[in-house]
Amino acid sequence: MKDLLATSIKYQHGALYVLDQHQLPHQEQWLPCDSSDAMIAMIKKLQIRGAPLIGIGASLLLAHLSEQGLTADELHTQAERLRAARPTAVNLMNCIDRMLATLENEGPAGLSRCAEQLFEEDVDLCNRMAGFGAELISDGANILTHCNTGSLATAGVGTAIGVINAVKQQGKQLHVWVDETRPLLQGGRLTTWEMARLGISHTLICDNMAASLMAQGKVDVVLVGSDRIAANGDFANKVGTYSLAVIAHHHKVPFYVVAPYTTVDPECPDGKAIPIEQRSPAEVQGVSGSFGEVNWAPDHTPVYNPAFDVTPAALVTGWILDTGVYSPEQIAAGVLKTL
Ligand SMILES: CSC[C@H]1O[C@H](OP(=O)(O)O)[C@H](O)[C@@H]1O
Repeated sequence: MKDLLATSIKYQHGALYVLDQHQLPHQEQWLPCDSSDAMIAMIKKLQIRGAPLIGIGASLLLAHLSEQGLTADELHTQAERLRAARPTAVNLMNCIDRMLATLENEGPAGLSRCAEQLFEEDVDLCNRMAGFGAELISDGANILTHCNTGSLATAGVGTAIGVINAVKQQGKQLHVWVDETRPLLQGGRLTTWEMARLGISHTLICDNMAASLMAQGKVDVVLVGSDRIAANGDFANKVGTYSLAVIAHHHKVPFYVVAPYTTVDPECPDGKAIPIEQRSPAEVQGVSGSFGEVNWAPDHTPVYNPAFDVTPAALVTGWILDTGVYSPEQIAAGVLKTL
């Protein structure tokens, strides 16, 4: 497989490396990844994260194993294990299914090219979403975003953050309100890191501050990513997205979801059918990262920790995909089944 270099993953001189996002922003540490066990552990610990990126990471690892000489049966077994690493982001299943189809049709020798295509396709998809989305954003816009959806979640510039970067590239003035995104602080740790690298004006807020910002008229538009979009336009995204959508609807703030077609699941009829990952209580009882670990809740405090929630299509102003921007009417007419 040829060298493939991105912000948060790289395949170089025949070896795969993952930028450890658990250590960001204070430490930039590349981790070698040469086995399914290692990739699965990294995905579960969100050392590699983001719907598109986990699909690409798993595919690159599988291609690497094919170049290590695993048999078709051995590769099939590892593919199924990788496919089950996290349940919500459908990009993981879509990517692995494309790799499995290639394995079936071309044997192990076809996997490297398929993984390269998935990587390069995602870079292109990000650019397309960015172009369509930036056209919607006016000069001087105050944008609010949730979680992290940039080059730490994709092989390219990102989904919602890709749009934000394109707005800046077009020379428009903008400011970004960054939800810290409890419990794992993807916004506070990762989006702030990306905004600084991109030179984009931003302000970090706690998630519970978004409502009063909108009440003050300080948010012009909300842009979020997604982990799975159902056929009716309902979508799963980082927990806290649904409450943002409700608040935006109440305050008549436009609310857009930005995602590539690899995040669309036409076999999933609606949001109720999207599997939601439940995560460890420790993530809510305290916090951990490159700064160490602290627990503020009493030991054994019961916790509810869904990694995602579902936003109904009725609360969405538009779906910014790599093929264009879709209205609620187009979504209701079933366009997602035709992509
Ligand atoms: C473009 S990434 C989409 C999605 O992935 C993130 O989840 P996680 O950090 O748990 O991997 C978040 O929901 C992003 O919006």
